[in-house]
Formats: sequence, structure tokens, C-alpha cells
Amino acid sequence: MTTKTAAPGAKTAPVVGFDRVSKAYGDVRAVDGLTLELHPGETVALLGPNGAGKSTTLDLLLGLKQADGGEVSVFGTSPREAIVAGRVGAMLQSGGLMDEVTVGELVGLACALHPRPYKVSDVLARAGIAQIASRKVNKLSGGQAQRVRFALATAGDSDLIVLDEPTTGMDVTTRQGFWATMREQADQGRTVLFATHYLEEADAVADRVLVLHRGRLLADGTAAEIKAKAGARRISFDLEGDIDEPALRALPFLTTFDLSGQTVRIQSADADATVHALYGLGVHPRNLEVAGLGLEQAFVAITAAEEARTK
Ligand SMILES: Nc1ncnc2c1ncn2[C@@H]1O[C@H](COP(=O)(O)OP(=O)(O)OP(=O)(O)O)[C@@H](O)[C@H]1O
Repeated sequence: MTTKTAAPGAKTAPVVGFDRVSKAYGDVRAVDGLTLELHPGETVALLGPNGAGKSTTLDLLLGLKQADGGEVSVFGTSPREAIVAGRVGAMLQSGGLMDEVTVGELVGLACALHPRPYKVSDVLARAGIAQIASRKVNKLSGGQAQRVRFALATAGDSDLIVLDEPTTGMDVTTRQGFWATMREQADQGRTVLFATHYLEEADAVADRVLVLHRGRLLADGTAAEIKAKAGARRISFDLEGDIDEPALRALPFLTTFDLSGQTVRIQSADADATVHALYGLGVHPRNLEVAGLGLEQAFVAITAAEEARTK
């Protein structure tokens, strides 16, 4: 395997280009004027609540669905041309696996169809399914079937790997192995785009996070930038004696409030102002901690704010 690098100064087409792309199902705007570019070597997580348009976006990118408006390009060509040229490997959520064949036969077929195939034995080993190569595909557990889909996505030397919720059903060890392999792929210059509901995975693995909401891009940046964009901070402290809960709940800029025993945990859109007002109540908080949001909390804050804004 060689590392993929562009010639210095070369003007290359983006790996993926979405230019004002829309796709509706009846009244539902699944993808709504989406514009974005992906670049070589990026590992990009696509996040969004249920129904945000993640799968539709990936289907448009893979040419499995046609946009109603706008343009989708992959390596400067149509999705279909890029796929025929073997530049894209994909692992879809529940992509059908041919039931009556064995794992080895199916992976062998994927390798045979790829213009730049890897050795079948290498693909099986990388996906951790060499031991089950002779098993019929319809006899697999959910996690094993996911590994087979992963093997199909990496049957050849593709420049872009697209994964729709790839680790659903995988146990922790398999998941770790899976991401280690993906990191290798990205280190070799491949672009990896994955949709996920596991925000800790996005935080750990992706160097760019896209947050979709109702088919539109709500945030685009590193996980750290997304957390900063959410703005809010977590504040926790302990109080002694009687607690005036209504007064605490009335503190300014609170977005959440939780009182458990003598411990108060809140989120605030302006931690400085909240803490200032807290001392203004004349209480003496102990073990005061102010921390940034995790990606999961930032995601919830950003999408909730958008829900409130568009209500
Ligand atoms: N074939 C279809 N016919 C009608 N509506 C559809 C179809 N596919 C998707 N939708 C609708 O389009 C919207 C976007 O769906 P999509 O599957 O792209 O979202 P998603 O972000 O992948 O969701 P999830 O996280 O639940 O998988 C949803 O409102 C969904 O109900």
C-alpha cells in the first residue's frame, strides 16, 4: 500500500463536493440545500438526530439516490463514475448480504469486482473474519455481519471510504480494532466519512465533525470547535445545610438544573455570570467545578437551540 499524496501545488478536485444539494420525500426535506466539501486524508463524522438526513446524504454521495436539486461530485466526477473507477468503498447500515454464499465467497466476489483489489486473505484478516470464511452469510451474528460489510468496503484500494453507522452491533474490542484499521486507512491518505450516533466515537476518531439537522448543516468543525460553539459550560458544586432550590433554579443563563442530595449540577450559557450570581445569593459552594461540555452535550445543546429557533 502506498501513501496517497497530491503533487505539491496541484489543484485537485475535492474528494466530495455537495453544491446546494436537496432531496425531498413528499413533504419531507431530507436534505435541504446542503453545501460542503471533503478533502483528502480527512476523517469526518456525520452526526445528527434521527431523521436528520445522514443516510440520505450518504445515499446521494454514493449515487444510490438522485438529488432533486444541486450537484453532487466525487473526485470531480459523478458518484457513479467514481464508484465504477473503484475510488469509493462503502459500508451501508443494513446493506443486504447474499444469503446463500459463504463469507469467503462474498469477500472474494467483492475483490474480483474491484479495479484495484487487495488479496482476499488480507481483506478477511483485516476485518477479523478469516476464521469464519467458510460460514454461510445467513448464519452470522449481527457483529459478524458488520465485520463482513466492513470487509466489503475495504476489498480494494479505494480513496474514499463511506460508512453508515459502522460499529452498531460490534462489541467493544471489535469496535476498537475497527477504528484502529480506519485510522490506518486515513493515515495513508484516504478520506473516511462515517455517520454515527456514538458521539464519543466521533470525538475520539474524527478530525472534522459535521452536524446535520433537518437536512441542513448546523455545525462544521473539529470536535473542540463544536464544543466551543455550543458555548455552554457544566458547573457543579456542593452546598451545606438548607438549600433554597427556587433561588438556585432562578440563577441566570441556566440551561439545565439537577439537584441530587447536597450536590448541584447545572449547565449555563454564561458560566461567569452564573457563578457570580451564585455567590450573590450568599451561599458558600464547595468543590466548585466549571468544565466545558462533552461532544454529546454540545450536540444536544446545538440541536436543541436549533429546534427552539425554528419552532
Ligand atoms: N424512502 C423514504 N421515503 C420517505 N421518507 C424517507 C425515506 N427515506 C428517508 N425518509 C425521511 O427523510 C428524513 C431523513 O431520513 P434519513 O434516513 O436520511 O435520516 P438519518 O439522519 O439517517 O436518520 P437515522 O439517524 O434515524 O438513521 C426522515 O424524516 C425520514 O423519515
